[in-house]
Amino acid sequence: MINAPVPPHILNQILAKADAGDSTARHQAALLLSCAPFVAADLKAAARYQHGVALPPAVTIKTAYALEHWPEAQLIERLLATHNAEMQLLAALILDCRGQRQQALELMQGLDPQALPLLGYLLSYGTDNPATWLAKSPAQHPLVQLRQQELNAPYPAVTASHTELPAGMALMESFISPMACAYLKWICAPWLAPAQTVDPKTGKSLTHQIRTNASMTFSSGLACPFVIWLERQIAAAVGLPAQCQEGTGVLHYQPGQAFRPHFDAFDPSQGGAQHLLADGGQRATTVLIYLNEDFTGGETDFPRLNFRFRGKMGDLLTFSNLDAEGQRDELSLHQGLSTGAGVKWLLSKWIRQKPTDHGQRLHGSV
Ligand SMILES: O=C(O)CCC(=O)C(=O)O
Ligand SMILES: [Fe+2]
Repeated sequence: MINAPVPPHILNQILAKADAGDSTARHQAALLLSCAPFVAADLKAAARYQHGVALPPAVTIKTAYALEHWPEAQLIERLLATHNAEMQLLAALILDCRGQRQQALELMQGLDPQALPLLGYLLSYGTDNPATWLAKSPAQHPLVQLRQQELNAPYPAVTASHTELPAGMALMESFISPMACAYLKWICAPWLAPAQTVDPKTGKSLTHQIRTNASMTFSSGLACPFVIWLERQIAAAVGLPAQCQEGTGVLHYQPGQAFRPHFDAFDPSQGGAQHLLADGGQRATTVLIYLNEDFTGGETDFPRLNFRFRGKMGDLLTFSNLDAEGQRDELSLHQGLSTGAGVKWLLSKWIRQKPTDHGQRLHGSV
Protein backbone atom coordinates (compact mmCIF):
# COMPACT_ATOMS: atom_id res chain seq x y z
CA MET A 1 0.00 0.00 0.00
CA ILE A 2 1.10 3.53 -0.64
CA ASN A 3 0.54 6.10 2.02
CA ALA A 4 -0.94 9.43 1.04
CA PRO A 5 -0.12 12.79 2.57
CA VAL A 6 -2.96 15.25 2.73
CA PRO A 7 -2.96 19.05 2.86
CA PRO A 8 -4.11 20.30 6.26
CA HIS A 9 -7.42 21.77 5.08
CA ILE A 10 -8.49 18.43 3.58
CA LEU A 11 -7.32 16.55 6.65
CA ASN A 12 -9.30 18.92 8.86
CA GLN A 13 -12.47 18.26 6.86
CA ILE A 14 -11.96 14.51 7.31
CA LEU A 15 -11.25 14.89 11.02
CA ALA A 16 -14.38 16.98 11.49
CA LYS A 17 -16.48 14.26 9.84
CA ALA A 18 -14.73 11.56 11.87
CA ASP A 19 -15.38 13.46 15.09
CA ALA A 20 -19.03 13.73 14.09
CA GLY A 21 -19.18 9.92 14.02
CA ASP A 22 -18.77 9.14 10.31
CA SER A 23 -17.16 5.69 10.26
CA THR A 24 -15.61 6.00 6.78
CA ALA A 25 -14.03 9.28 7.85
CA ARG A 26 -12.70 7.63 11.01
CA HIS A 27 -11.05 4.97 8.91
CA GLN A 28 -9.57 7.55 6.54
CA ALA A 29 -8.42 9.70 9.45
CA ALA A 30 -6.56 6.82 11.11
CA LEU A 31 -4.75 5.98 7.90
CA LEU A 32 -3.97 9.53 6.90
CA LEU A 33 -2.76 10.63 10.29
CA SER A 34 -0.39 7.75 10.47
CA CYS A 35 1.03 7.72 6.97
CA ALA A 36 4.63 8.30 5.94
CA PRO A 37 6.51 10.24 4.68
CA PHE A 38 4.04 12.85 5.78
CA VAL A 39 2.18 12.44 8.98
CA ALA A 40 -0.12 15.38 9.24
CA ALA A 41 -0.45 15.18 12.99
CA ASP A 42 1.20 13.04 15.58
CA LEU A 43 0.71 9.37 16.07
CA LYS A 44 -1.26 9.84 19.25
CA ALA A 45 -3.88 11.61 17.17
CA ALA A 46 -4.01 8.65 14.78
CA ALA A 47 -4.63 6.31 17.68
CA ARG A 48 -7.84 8.22 18.51
CA TYR A 49 -9.32 7.10 15.21
CA GLN A 50 -7.63 3.75 15.03
CA HIS A 51 -10.33 1.28 16.18
CA GLY A 52 -10.54 -1.61 13.80
CA VAL A 53 -8.08 -0.11 11.32
CA ALA A 54 -4.86 -1.90 10.46
CA LEU A 55 -2.23 0.83 10.32
CA PRO A 56 0.39 0.65 7.57
CA PRO A 57 3.73 -0.88 8.54
CA ALA A 58 5.41 2.49 8.05
CA VAL A 59 3.75 3.79 11.18
CA THR A 60 5.04 1.03 13.38
CA ILE A 61 8.47 1.42 11.87
CA LYS A 62 8.58 5.14 12.30
CA THR A 63 7.47 5.04 15.92
CA ALA A 64 9.76 2.19 16.89
CA TYR A 65 12.75 3.63 15.04
CA ALA A 66 12.26 7.01 16.67
CA LEU A 67 11.82 5.66 20.15
CA GLU A 68 13.96 2.53 20.29
CA HIS A 69 17.05 3.63 18.38
CA TRP A 70 17.42 0.59 16.15
CA PRO A 71 20.81 0.15 14.58
CA GLU A 72 20.81 1.17 10.94
CA ALA A 73 21.06 -2.40 9.61
CA GLN A 74 17.91 -3.28 11.52
CA LEU A 75 16.08 -0.25 10.14
CA ILE A 76 16.94 -1.24 6.58
CA GLU A 77 15.92 -4.85 7.21
CA ARG A 78 12.55 -3.74 8.56
CA LEU A 79 11.95 -1.24 5.77
CA LEU A 80 12.59 -3.98 3.23
CA ALA A 81 10.37 -6.45 5.04
CA THR A 82 7.32 -4.21 4.57
CA HIS A 83 7.19 -4.90 0.80
CA ASN A 84 5.88 -1.36 0.57
CA ALA A 85 7.23 0.68 -2.36
CA GLU A 86 7.70 3.80 -0.30
CA MET A 87 9.52 2.01 2.51
CA GLN A 88 11.77 0.25 0.02
CA LEU A 89 12.56 3.58 -1.56
CA LEU A 90 13.64 4.89 1.85
CA ALA A 91 15.89 1.85 2.32
CA ALA A 92 17.42 2.47 -1.12
CA LEU A 93 18.14 6.11 -0.23
CA ILE A 94 19.89 5.18 3.00
CA LEU A 95 21.95 2.50 1.24
CA ASP A 96 22.81 4.97 -1.51
CA CYS A 97 24.04 7.58 1.00
CA ARG A 98 26.06 4.80 2.66
CA GLY A 99 27.90 4.15 -0.60
CA GLN A 100 26.06 0.88 -1.33
CA ARG A 101 25.01 2.16 -4.70
CA GLN A 102 24.64 -1.17 -6.45
CA GLN A 103 22.26 -2.51 -3.83
CA ALA A 104 20.34 0.78 -3.87
CA LEU A 105 19.95 0.62 -7.63
CA GLU A 106 18.79 -2.95 -7.56
CA LEU A 107 16.17 -2.02 -5.02
CA MET A 108 15.02 0.95 -7.09
CA GLN A 109 14.81 -1.22 -10.17
CA GLY A 110 12.79 -3.81 -8.27
CA LEU A 111 10.13 -1.27 -7.28
CA ASP A 112 6.75 -1.57 -8.88
CA PRO A 113 7.16 0.67 -11.97
CA GLN A 114 3.75 2.23 -11.32
CA ALA A 115 4.62 3.10 -7.76
CA LEU A 116 6.83 6.12 -8.40
CA PRO A 117 4.45 8.19 -10.55
CA LEU A 118 1.68 7.26 -8.17
CA LEU A 119 3.75 8.36 -5.18
CA GLY A 120 4.44 11.61 -6.99
CA TYR A 121 0.75 12.18 -7.49
CA LEU A 122 -0.07 11.39 -3.88
CA LEU A 123 2.67 13.66 -2.62
CA SER A 124 1.36 16.52 -4.73
CA TYR A 125 -2.24 15.97 -3.69
CA GLY A 126 -4.16 19.20 -3.59
CA THR A 127 -1.43 21.30 -5.21
CA ASP A 128 -0.83 19.62 -8.54
CA ASN A 129 -2.98 18.25 -11.29
CA PRO A 130 -3.09 14.46 -10.76
CA ALA A 131 -3.20 13.96 -14.51
CA THR A 132 0.25 15.52 -14.88
CA TRP A 133 1.74 12.85 -12.67
CA LEU A 134 -0.29 9.91 -13.84
CA ALA A 135 0.43 10.74 -17.47
CA LYS A 136 4.16 10.47 -16.84
CA SER A 137 5.72 7.18 -17.69
CA PRO A 138 7.73 5.68 -14.81
CA ALA A 139 10.85 6.26 -16.89
CA GLN A 140 10.24 10.02 -16.73
CA HIS A 141 10.23 10.14 -12.97
CA PRO A 142 13.09 12.25 -11.51
CA LEU A 143 14.24 9.48 -9.20
CA VAL A 144 14.26 6.93 -11.99
CA GLN A 145 16.15 9.23 -14.31
CA LEU A 146 18.63 10.06 -11.62
CA ARG A 147 19.69 6.50 -11.07
CA GLN A 148 20.96 6.43 -14.63
CA GLN A 149 22.54 9.87 -14.60
CA GLU A 150 24.37 9.86 -11.33
CA LEU A 151 26.07 6.50 -11.33
CA ASN A 152 29.54 7.87 -10.98
CA ALA A 153 29.09 10.34 -8.13
CA PRO A 154 31.55 9.83 -5.26
CA TYR A 155 30.38 8.24 -1.97
CA PRO A 156 30.47 8.05 0.89
CA ALA A 157 31.05 11.50 2.34
CA VAL A 158 34.56 12.84 2.57
CA THR A 159 35.61 15.57 4.97
CA ALA A 160 37.13 18.21 2.78
CA SER A 161 40.46 19.73 3.57
CA HIS A 162 39.19 23.12 2.58
CA THR A 163 42.10 25.27 3.69
CA GLU A 164 40.20 28.46 3.02
CA LEU A 165 37.35 27.73 5.44
CA PRO A 166 37.13 30.28 8.27
CA ALA A 167 37.49 29.10 11.89
CA GLY A 168 34.42 27.31 13.25
CA MET A 169 33.35 26.05 9.82
CA ALA A 170 33.58 22.55 8.39
CA LEU A 171 32.69 21.07 5.04
CA MET A 172 31.76 17.47 4.27
CA GLU A 173 31.56 16.81 0.59
CA SER A 174 28.91 14.41 -0.77
CA PHE A 175 27.33 14.05 2.65
CA ILE A 176 24.16 12.76 0.99
CA SER A 177 23.74 11.29 -2.47
CA PRO A 178 22.08 13.01 -5.46
CA MET A 179 19.28 10.46 -5.18
CA ALA A 180 18.67 11.58 -1.59
CA CYS A 181 18.78 15.26 -2.72
CA ALA A 182 16.23 14.47 -5.43
CA TYR A 183 13.99 12.69 -2.95
CA LEU A 184 14.02 15.64 -0.51
CA LYS A 185 13.22 18.14 -3.28
CA TRP A 186 10.51 15.90 -4.64
CA ILE A 187 8.68 15.35 -1.37
CA CYS A 188 8.95 19.00 -0.28
CA ALA A 189 7.91 20.62 -3.56
CA PRO A 190 4.14 20.41 -3.01
CA TRP A 191 4.44 21.68 0.56
CA LEU A 192 6.48 24.86 0.05
CA ALA A 193 5.11 28.03 1.62
CA PRO A 194 6.61 31.52 2.12
CA ALA A 195 9.53 31.13 4.55
CA GLN A 196 9.02 32.69 7.94
CA THR A 197 11.38 34.54 10.20
CA VAL A 198 11.24 35.10 13.94
CA ASP A 199 10.15 38.53 15.17
CA PRO A 200 12.80 39.34 17.82
CA LYS A 201 10.34 41.52 19.74
CA THR A 202 7.57 38.97 20.18
CA GLY A 203 9.29 35.65 19.38
CA LYS A 204 6.51 34.88 16.90
CA SER A 205 7.12 33.62 13.35
CA LEU A 206 6.07 35.85 10.48
CA THR A 207 6.87 36.53 6.85
CA HIS A 208 9.21 39.48 6.34
CA GLN A 209 11.07 41.06 3.44
CA ILE A 210 14.36 39.84 4.95
CA ARG A 211 13.44 36.41 3.60
CA THR A 212 11.68 36.19 0.26
CA ASN A 213 12.15 32.48 -0.44
CA ALA A 214 9.81 29.56 0.25
CA SER A 215 10.43 26.68 2.64
CA MET A 216 9.03 23.55 4.18
CA THR A 217 9.89 22.24 7.65
CA PHE A 218 9.59 18.64 8.76
CA SER A 219 8.02 18.95 12.19
CA SER A 220 8.37 15.76 14.24
CA GLY A 221 5.01 14.55 12.96
CA LEU A 222 6.03 15.03 9.33
CA ALA A 223 9.43 13.38 9.46
CA CYS A 224 9.70 10.11 7.53
CA PRO A 225 12.23 7.43 8.54
CA PHE A 226 14.67 8.90 5.99
CA VAL A 227 14.53 12.32 7.64
CA ILE A 228 14.92 10.75 11.11
CA TRP A 229 17.92 8.83 9.78
CA LEU A 230 19.34 12.03 8.23
CA GLU A 231 18.99 13.96 11.50
CA ARG A 232 21.04 11.23 13.21
CA GLN A 233 23.67 11.37 10.46
CA ILE A 234 23.93 15.13 10.90
CA ALA A 235 24.23 14.71 14.67
CA ALA A 236 27.10 12.25 14.24
CA ALA A 237 28.81 14.48 11.67
CA VAL A 238 28.83 17.59 13.83
CA GLY A 239 29.23 15.73 17.14
CA LEU A 240 26.13 17.26 18.76
CA PRO A 241 23.16 15.26 20.08
CA ALA A 242 20.27 14.73 17.63
CA GLN A 243 17.98 15.70 20.51
CA CYS A 244 19.23 19.31 20.24
CA GLN A 245 18.02 19.80 16.68
CA GLU A 246 15.15 21.91 15.42
CA GLY A 247 13.04 20.43 12.61
CA THR A 248 14.73 19.85 9.26
CA GLY A 249 13.97 22.70 6.86
CA VAL A 250 14.16 22.68 3.08
CA LEU A 251 14.56 26.10 1.42
CA HIS A 252 13.58 26.94 -2.15
CA TYR A 253 14.73 30.16 -3.87
CA GLN A 254 13.20 31.29 -7.16
CA PRO A 255 15.35 33.60 -9.32
CA GLY A 256 15.85 36.87 -7.43
CA GLN A 257 14.79 35.53 -4.04
CA ALA A 258 17.14 35.88 -1.08
CA PHE A 259 17.62 35.46 2.66
CA ARG A 260 19.12 38.85 3.59
CA PRO A 261 21.92 39.30 6.17
CA HIS A 262 20.94 37.81 9.51
CA PHE A 263 22.14 35.91 12.55
CA ASP A 264 20.75 32.45 13.21
CA ALA A 265 21.37 32.96 16.96
CA PHE A 266 18.75 35.00 18.81
CA ASP A 267 19.45 38.45 20.20
CA PRO A 268 18.97 37.93 23.95
CA SER A 269 18.37 41.65 24.53
CA GLN A 270 15.14 41.50 22.51
CA GLY A 271 11.76 40.94 24.12
CA GLY A 272 10.95 37.69 22.30
CA ALA A 273 14.21 35.99 23.21
CA GLN A 274 13.13 34.39 26.50
CA HIS A 275 10.26 32.63 24.79
CA LEU A 276 12.60 31.39 22.02
CA LEU A 277 15.41 30.33 24.34
CA ALA A 278 13.03 28.32 26.52
CA ASP A 279 12.99 25.37 24.09
CA GLY A 280 16.67 24.36 23.77
CA GLY A 281 18.60 27.58 24.44
CA GLN A 282 20.58 29.35 21.74
CA ARG A 283 20.93 28.27 18.11
CA ALA A 284 24.54 27.25 18.59
CA THR A 285 25.29 25.64 15.22
CA THR A 286 23.90 25.76 11.68
CA VAL A 287 24.12 22.93 9.15
CA LEU A 288 23.39 23.55 5.48
CA ILE A 289 23.17 20.79 2.86
CA TYR A 290 23.20 21.94 -0.74
CA LEU A 291 20.59 20.02 -2.75
CA ASN A 292 21.33 21.23 -6.29
CA GLU A 293 23.84 23.11 -8.40
CA ASP A 294 21.93 24.17 -11.50
CA PHE A 295 21.50 27.86 -10.69
CA THR A 296 23.61 31.01 -10.75
CA GLY A 297 24.22 33.37 -7.82
CA GLY A 298 22.67 32.27 -4.52
CA GLU A 299 25.93 31.71 -2.63
CA THR A 300 25.94 31.61 1.15
CA ASP A 301 27.79 34.80 2.06
CA PHE A 302 29.51 35.76 5.32
CA PRO A 303 30.24 39.48 4.77
CA ARG A 304 32.24 39.96 7.99
CA LEU A 305 34.48 36.99 7.17
CA ASN A 306 34.86 37.95 3.55
CA PHE A 307 33.82 34.40 2.70
CA ARG A 308 31.33 33.20 0.11
CA PHE A 309 30.39 29.54 -0.33
CA ARG A 310 28.77 27.60 -3.12
CA GLY A 311 28.17 23.92 -2.32
CA LYS A 312 28.03 21.05 -4.73
CA MET A 313 25.01 18.76 -4.67
CA GLY A 314 24.99 16.82 -1.37
CA ASP A 315 27.73 18.88 0.36
CA LEU A 316 27.31 19.76 4.03
CA LEU A 317 28.61 23.06 5.44
CA THR A 318 28.44 23.72 9.16
CA PHE A 319 29.28 26.86 11.13
CA SER A 320 29.03 28.08 14.67
CA ASN A 321 26.82 31.01 15.67
CA LEU A 322 28.30 31.53 19.14
CA ASP A 323 31.69 32.69 20.36
CA ALA A 324 33.85 30.94 22.98
CA GLU A 325 31.80 32.59 25.77
CA GLY A 326 28.54 31.27 24.32
CA GLN A 327 27.47 34.75 23.18
CA ARG A 328 26.15 35.47 19.71
CA ASP A 329 29.17 35.65 17.41
CA GLU A 330 28.97 38.94 15.51
CA LEU A 331 31.13 37.40 12.78
CA SER A 332 28.47 34.77 12.06
CA LEU A 333 26.32 37.30 10.17
CA HIS A 334 25.41 35.67 6.86
CA GLN A 335 22.97 35.69 3.96
CA GLY A 336 21.68 33.57 1.11
CA LEU A 337 22.44 35.85 -1.85
CA SER A 338 19.71 36.26 -4.43
CA THR A 339 19.73 33.67 -7.15
CA GLY A 340 20.28 34.70 -10.78
CA ALA A 341 18.94 32.05 -13.13
CA GLY A 342 17.49 28.75 -11.95
CA VAL A 343 16.13 27.60 -8.62
CA LYS A 344 18.23 26.96 -5.50
CA TRP A 345 17.35 24.19 -3.05
CA LEU A 346 19.01 23.96 0.36
CA LEU A 347 18.46 21.92 3.50
CA SER A 348 18.83 24.03 6.64
CA LYS A 349 19.23 22.73 10.18
CA TRP A 350 19.59 24.77 13.34
CA ILE A 351 21.06 23.02 16.38
CA ARG A 352 20.40 24.33 19.88
CA GLN A 353 22.58 24.18 22.98
CA LYS A 354 20.15 21.89 24.79
CA PRO A 355 17.50 19.31 23.85
CA THR A 356 14.42 20.63 22.04
CA ASP A 357 10.86 19.30 22.05
CA HIS A 358 11.30 18.35 18.39
CA GLY A 359 14.58 16.51 18.98
CA GLN A 360 13.28 14.56 21.93
CA ARG A 361 10.13 13.51 20.11
CA LEU A 362 12.16 12.03 17.27
CA HIS A 363 15.26 10.81 19.06
CA GLY A 364 14.16 10.06 22.61
CA SER A 365 14.82 12.08 25.73
CA VAL A 366 18.33 12.56 27.02
O1 LIG B 1 20.43 30.25 1.69
C1 LIG B 1 21.52 30.29 2.24
O2 LIG B 1 22.56 30.10 1.63
C2 LIG B 1 21.57 30.58 3.74
C3 LIG B 1 20.48 29.95 4.53
C4 LIG B 1 20.49 30.39 5.94
O3 LIG B 1 21.09 31.36 6.30
C5 LIG B 1 19.77 29.63 6.98
O4 LIG B 1 19.07 28.67 6.65
O5 LIG B 1 19.89 30.00 8.16
FE1 LIG C 1 20.98 31.63 8.48
